[in-house]
Amino acid sequence: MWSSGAIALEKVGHRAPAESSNLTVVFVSTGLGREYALAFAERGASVVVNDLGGNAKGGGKSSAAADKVVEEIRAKGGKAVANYDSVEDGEKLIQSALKEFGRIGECCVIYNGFLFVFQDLIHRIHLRGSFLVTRAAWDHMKKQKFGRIIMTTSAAGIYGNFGQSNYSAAKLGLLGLANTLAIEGSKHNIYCNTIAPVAGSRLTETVMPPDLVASLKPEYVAPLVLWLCHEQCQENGGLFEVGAGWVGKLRWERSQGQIMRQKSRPMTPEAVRDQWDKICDFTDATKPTTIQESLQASVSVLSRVDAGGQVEAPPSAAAAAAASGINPALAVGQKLPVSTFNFNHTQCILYALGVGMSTKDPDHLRFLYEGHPDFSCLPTFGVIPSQAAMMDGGLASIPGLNIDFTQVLHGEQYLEFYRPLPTSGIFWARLLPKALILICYNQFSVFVVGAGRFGGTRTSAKAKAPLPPPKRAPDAVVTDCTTRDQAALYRLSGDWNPLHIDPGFAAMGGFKAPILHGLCSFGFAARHVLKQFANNDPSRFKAIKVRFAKPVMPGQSLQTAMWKEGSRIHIECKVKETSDVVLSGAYVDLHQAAEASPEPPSQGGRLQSDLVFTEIGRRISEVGPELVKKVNAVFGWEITKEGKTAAQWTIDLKNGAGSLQKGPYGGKVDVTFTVADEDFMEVVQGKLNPQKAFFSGKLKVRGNIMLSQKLEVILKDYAKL
Ligand SMILES: CCCCCCC[C@@H](O)CC(=O)SCCNC(=O)CCNC(=O)[C@H](O)C(C)(C)COP(=O)(O)OP(=O)(O)OC[C@H]1O[C@@H](n2cnc3c(N)ncnc32)[C@H](O)[C@@H]1OP(=O)(O)O
Repeated sequence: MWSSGAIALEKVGHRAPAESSNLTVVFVSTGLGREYALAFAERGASVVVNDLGGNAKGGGKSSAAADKVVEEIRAKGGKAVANYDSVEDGEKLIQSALKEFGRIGECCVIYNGFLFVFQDLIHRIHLRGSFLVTRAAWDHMKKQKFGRIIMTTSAAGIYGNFGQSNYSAAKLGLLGLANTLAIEGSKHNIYCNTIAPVAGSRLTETVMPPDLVASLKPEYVAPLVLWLCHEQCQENGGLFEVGAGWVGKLRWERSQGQIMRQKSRPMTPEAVRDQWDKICDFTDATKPTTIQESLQASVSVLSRVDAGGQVEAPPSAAAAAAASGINPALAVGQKLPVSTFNFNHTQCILYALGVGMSTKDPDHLRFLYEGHPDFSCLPTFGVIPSQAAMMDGGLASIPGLNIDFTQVLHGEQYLEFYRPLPTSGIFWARLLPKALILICYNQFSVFVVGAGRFGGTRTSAKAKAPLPPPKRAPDAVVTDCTTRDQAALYRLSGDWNPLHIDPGFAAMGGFKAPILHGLCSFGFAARHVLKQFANNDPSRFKAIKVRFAKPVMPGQSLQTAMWKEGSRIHIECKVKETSDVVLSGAYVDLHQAAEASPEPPSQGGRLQSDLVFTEIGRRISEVGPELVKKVNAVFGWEITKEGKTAAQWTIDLKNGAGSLQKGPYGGKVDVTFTVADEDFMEVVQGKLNPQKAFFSGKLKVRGNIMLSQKLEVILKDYAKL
């Protein structure tokens, strides 16, 4: 009779013996293997008891060990057969199971399937034997859509042990084999785990004192194996130490590490030596669990080094919080480091091209040509600085957040403006507090497909909800084509995620080809609304929300349906070729035309108050009379002693037009030129000829008259002058 110990596991799902058609192949020694064989047979499994009957040194061969266990099982009414083949003949082992218990597909594996437990056999064939037997069983498992594999490694393999080099190598090799089997098997419901047991057995009795061997009983290991083989157990790819009635799980840990290479400088051994403490510092260590997570660190280093930017390892959230004055306790609530984002008209134009703007459409020129009288930045460019903050070390630096980046999909996006975007400037981006939000506010939600199972609330009350469109025909529908290279172009705005360009990476994420950035389709839909309902006036844009419902492939056509409900424009965007809804629950909130531009942009753009020019004049007069003379000569200004320009400026804030009332040639002109600070100073100091500056593109002029008359100066960052 079986002991009542069997009941517990039956309760958690093992089938009762009469219903069971498990097939268990057990490589048996008199220790652990016997224990497994008895335990599984007790629960109705059909057991192949395999043992070459070798001794601890791998010598000898006898059928006695296997026969004894088979007898024991049969005496208690269980099903077992002995097998004496080497594991190198894995196929024979499977065949003996088939012969004894019938055709696997029909009688053995219909409900539960296979179970393999590898136990010590002969050291030199640990690895190969495990591989061969698994390979022989693999297709049967796949057919049955069920399989559980347990590899047995050893502390000697995990940690090393004096005098056991060959054994250690074979044993840790098993872990590598198990890790890959776990990945390959998972979609077929074949799970593979590894255990490192400490138990008294025929093999350990020669190296452990007898009383220790006696107390480390095999029955303290078998329950773990039974649970890992259970149909309800979802553990896959795990490594466990087990013994003396205790079970613990092991995992890899990786230090934050240190980047020692800079774009223009080679990496040297001296740099490695000097940073050794940082390399080995496990503060805020991460715990990568997949090869993608491992690779992601290198990919992010490459982009950071190539960008010529920061070469330190990303600061931990806590460190960054401390450095930025945020209470480190809040960092536990996943505050991101502060990040700065510098941009000018180049980024604005690149972004506009990335979201499908084209010179084919005359309306688009104001977003594509910095010399256009109404040159503006598309409002949805507002996502770029905060996305850069998230991508560039932001997400990766959150302690304890391990993400497989092949599985990251953008879920939703909300963007709200506090003032219109300038066409150049510096953004400081970080998560809340709200008081810091001066220009715009972004809310991202990201899906990590297949991560799940961490419980907790499914959403946050702070998340802006998607809103369904009204149930009536749309007021407008715009169809627009993305190009085959849309993602290749869009990524230049800063989302370097390989998912959008690298076929191999996309395949790891389960896609047939690289997919379009969610924020690219978002940009398409937003500008459809901008044109249709806001006359392409970016200052009318108040907020936008979208949910990314399905991926878009570059080259597909987007069809944006729009419903106007007061100042809210509901949007639904479909892929024309498939009719799949790709943006759902989306809407744009617009300012009424009259309430647009509540205040002018503080820097850049074309709205500059005459204060700016007075300030420039003051600074120039501070430098000295020589400079004043040169400026007056070059620009036709008359800088007074007080630093005021004699030219009279009027600025029409409402229409955004600056005009010179009285210039050296008199009369009213309406021109703009833009020049970077340093180039401006070169011009006024006579070092740079304005004509040359003009033709080299350093000085950009709007208008069509002589340079000396063009005197609305827009400085990139006049505060620095
Ligand atoms: C880090 C910086 C910024 C982040 C940028 C990220 C980096 C970028 O480079 C990555 C990208 O741009 S990826 C491209 C854009 N995104 C996509 O293509 C995703 C498209 N969406 C999908 O495939 C599915 O909706 C999918 C797979 C997301 C979900 O589909 P299903 O699993 O089938 O879900 P379903 O059964 O329909 O619903 C389950 C619950 O989830 C809610 N839900 C569905 N889609 C959602 C979405 N997009 N966002 C938020 N919630 C969503 C459903 O409402 C449902 O919830 P509940 O059960 O509570 O009702």
